Amino acid sequence: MASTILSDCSSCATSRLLPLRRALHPPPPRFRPSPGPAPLPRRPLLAAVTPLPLLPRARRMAALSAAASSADSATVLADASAKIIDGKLVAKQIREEVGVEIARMKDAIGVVPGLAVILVGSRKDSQTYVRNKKKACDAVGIKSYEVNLPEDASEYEVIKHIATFNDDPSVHGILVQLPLPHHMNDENILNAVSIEKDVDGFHPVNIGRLAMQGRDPFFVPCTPKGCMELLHRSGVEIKGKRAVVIGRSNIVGTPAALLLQKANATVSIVHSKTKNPEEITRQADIIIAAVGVANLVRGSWIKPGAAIIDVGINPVDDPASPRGYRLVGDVCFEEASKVAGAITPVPGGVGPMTIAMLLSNTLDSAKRIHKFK
Ligand SMILES: Nc1nc(=O)c2c([nH]1)NC[C@@H]1CN(c3ccc(C(=O)N[C@@H](CCC(=O)O)C(=O)O)cc3)C=[N+]21
Repeated sequence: MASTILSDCSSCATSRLLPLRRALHPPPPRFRPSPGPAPLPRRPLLAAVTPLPLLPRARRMAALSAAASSADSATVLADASAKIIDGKLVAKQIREEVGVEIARMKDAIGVVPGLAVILVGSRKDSQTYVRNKKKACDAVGIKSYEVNLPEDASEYEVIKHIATFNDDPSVHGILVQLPLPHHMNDENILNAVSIEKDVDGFHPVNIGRLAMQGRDPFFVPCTPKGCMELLHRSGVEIKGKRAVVIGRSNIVGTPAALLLQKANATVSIVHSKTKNPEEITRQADIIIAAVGVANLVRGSWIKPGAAIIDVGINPVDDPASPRGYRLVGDVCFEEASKVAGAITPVPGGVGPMTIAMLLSNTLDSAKRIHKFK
C-alpha cells in the first residue's frame, strides 16, 4: 500500500524532519498539556506522546540523521522477514505471573503490595499513564495510592508526600510521574524516594549500583528492564554479542546500556554527537533504539538478522486514523522488519512491558520488605 509506505519512512527526508515539523505545527489539542504552557520534557523518550517540546532535541537529532550516510541504500532482503516480538503478549504473561505471586503472598502472610503514584499537574498524557497504571495494579491485586497535586505545587509539598509514603508500611513502591513541572528540580524529588521503594529505579544510588560490577540495585528502571526481558524471552543470546543503544537518557538509554553490559554484551552508545551512527549501528547484533525520533533507524542501519528493540513512541500525523495521529517507533518498521531477525512493533512492543515491569518491581519490593521468598 503506497500510502502506508509513504507515511512511514520511504521518504527519509520527510521522516527525519517529522519531529521538527511537529514542533512547528503542533498536533491536535488532545496532545497538549493543559492548562498553561507546555512543560519541556525532562524525559523525552517516554514522554514522546507529547510532541510540543521536541524542538531542541529534534535539532540535535537532525544532526544525528544528517551524519548518517545514504539511508536509501537499504539492504533489503525481499523475502526475509523478522520475527515480531509481541510485547503485549509477553507483558500479559508477566502480569499473570505477578498476579499469581501476589495471591500466593497474600495467602501466606496476608500482605498486599502497595504502589503510590504522585502526579503533579494535569498533562493529559500523564493522566492517561497514571490511569493505566492504576488499572494494571487493580488487575493483579496491587493496592494503589494516588496523590494529585496542582501544577503550581511546591517541591516541598511533593517531597512531603514522598516522605509520608516512605514511612507508610502498606506502600512498597513510590513512583513520581515524569515529567515534572519546570519549576521543580527532578533530582531533589527523585532523591527523596527511599531507595527500597524506588520501583522506577531512578534514584541515583540505584543507577549507581546498576553501573557497578558486583553490586545490584534494589530496582532496575522499568523500560530498560522490559527491553531485556523481551530479549530473554525471545531467546536472543546476549553474551559476547555486539549491542548498540541509540540514545543516552537517564531513564532508558543509559540503564539499557548498563544492563546489556551486565549481560556480557559489548556495548556502544550512539547519540546526537556520534559521527557515524549508521555504520556503528550496522555492526550490532542487538539494537535498542531509545531516542524519540520517528523512523530514525532505517533498513540500511541494520545488520541482517539483528534483534531490534524499539523503545520510541512517536506520534505522527495521520488523517486516516481516528485520533488524527498514530504512533511509530524510532525504527522504520517497514524496512527493518525485512532485514532484522527479530523486532518489536510500536505500539505493542516495549510500552506494555514498562507497566508489567512496574508491577513486577512492586511485587519484588513487597517480597523483600516482608522477607517473603
Ligand atoms: N516515573 C515515571 N515512570 C514511567 O515509567 C513513565 C513516566 N514516569 N512518565 C511517562 C512515561 C511513559 N510510559 C509509558 C508506559 C506505557 C506505555 C504503553 O503502554 N504504550 C502502548 C500504547 C499507548 C497508546 O496507544 O497510546 C504501547 O506502546 O503499545 C507507554 C509509555 C511510562 N512512563
